[in-house]
Amino acid sequence: MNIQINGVNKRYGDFVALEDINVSLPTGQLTALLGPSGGGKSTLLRIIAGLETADSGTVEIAGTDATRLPPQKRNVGFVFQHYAVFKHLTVAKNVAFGLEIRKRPKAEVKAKVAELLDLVHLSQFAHRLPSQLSGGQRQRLALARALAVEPSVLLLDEPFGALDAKVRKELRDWLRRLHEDVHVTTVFVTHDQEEALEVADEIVVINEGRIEQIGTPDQLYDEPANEFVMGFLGEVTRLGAQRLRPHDIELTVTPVPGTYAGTIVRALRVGFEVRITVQVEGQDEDVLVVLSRTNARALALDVGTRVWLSPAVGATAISAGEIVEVAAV
Ligand SMILES: Nc1ncnc2c1ncn2[C@@H]1O[C@H](COP(=O)(O)OP(=O)(O)OP(=O)(O)O)[C@@H](O)[C@H]1O
Repeated sequence: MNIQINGVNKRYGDFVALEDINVSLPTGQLTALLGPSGGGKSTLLRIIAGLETADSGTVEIAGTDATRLPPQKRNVGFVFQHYAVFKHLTVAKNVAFGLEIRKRPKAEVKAKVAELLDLVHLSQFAHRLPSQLSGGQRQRLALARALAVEPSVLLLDEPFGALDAKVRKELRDWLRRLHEDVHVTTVFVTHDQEEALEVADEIVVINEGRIEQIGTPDQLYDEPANEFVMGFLGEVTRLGAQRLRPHDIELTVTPVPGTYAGTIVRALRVGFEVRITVQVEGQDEDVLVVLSRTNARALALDVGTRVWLSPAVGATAISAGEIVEVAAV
């Protein structure tokens, strides 16, 4: 079911939480609302859910004006960070709950619960209590519960927020695969750019109550609309008058005319990449260059090595406050 948000504004007293928000989310799409804390992501999600009302503007779900509909009439399922599962009910009973209050036939409930537990890989824990599950398993339970009533829209507010990095990564992959299987229109809130880039079909970048950019992960990364989006979606370092991504800097160990000469002051290996800090002559701020390990090893880079830096041709850069593409000289 598609979601259409038109001209939504929301204030809390004098504070503008959302200003003129217009977004169109096609059926079956997995969308991330991404932005810094306090930017208005959760407020927008709550307005879509019907848990909050906009001061002006409209929300359409599946072509119907839902602006004044209560949450239970919107056919949306939601999962919030501090998920509420019933502590005294088993995993299976938690998933069955929404179906039982809708008075679905017993056999249907049983089949549906089995199918959902299989989907979220919790079948072997059906008879456990939520307190006997790990944090990641509880999140998957919360998702199974939300999916049980077959919502046309699934809304997730920082669904993996409270979990450690490894579990978050597993759940991300799992959410992506689940979405490929079930294809329910999904909107999730995150302040983690990596999570958004990895999972979403489309990202809506929200900052200070306004939309900065809407696009696919590639579009936002390769063609950021402005300095804010570029900085928020990845690291940015300064080389001369340009600011660009650390992996978009070419590094040589032999002098090249017209490039920036400097000395390596730090080299840090992080997984498959090497993060190199270079003190460039005539520039106060150090430059960060990211290379693959193979590359760094081939160049025999170490602290004290003399290097020459230049922006890679075709790289996205910020020059005099404008987003530009680095041209060949
Ligand atoms: N009920 C409320 N009353 C007053 N101010 C509110 C209320 N709810 C939210 N706000 C304010 O509106 C702004 C946007 O909040 P919101 O929760 O939408 O941000 P967010 O982008 O989701 O941030 P976070 O990632 O920290 O959850 C914040 O500055 C917040 O303090």
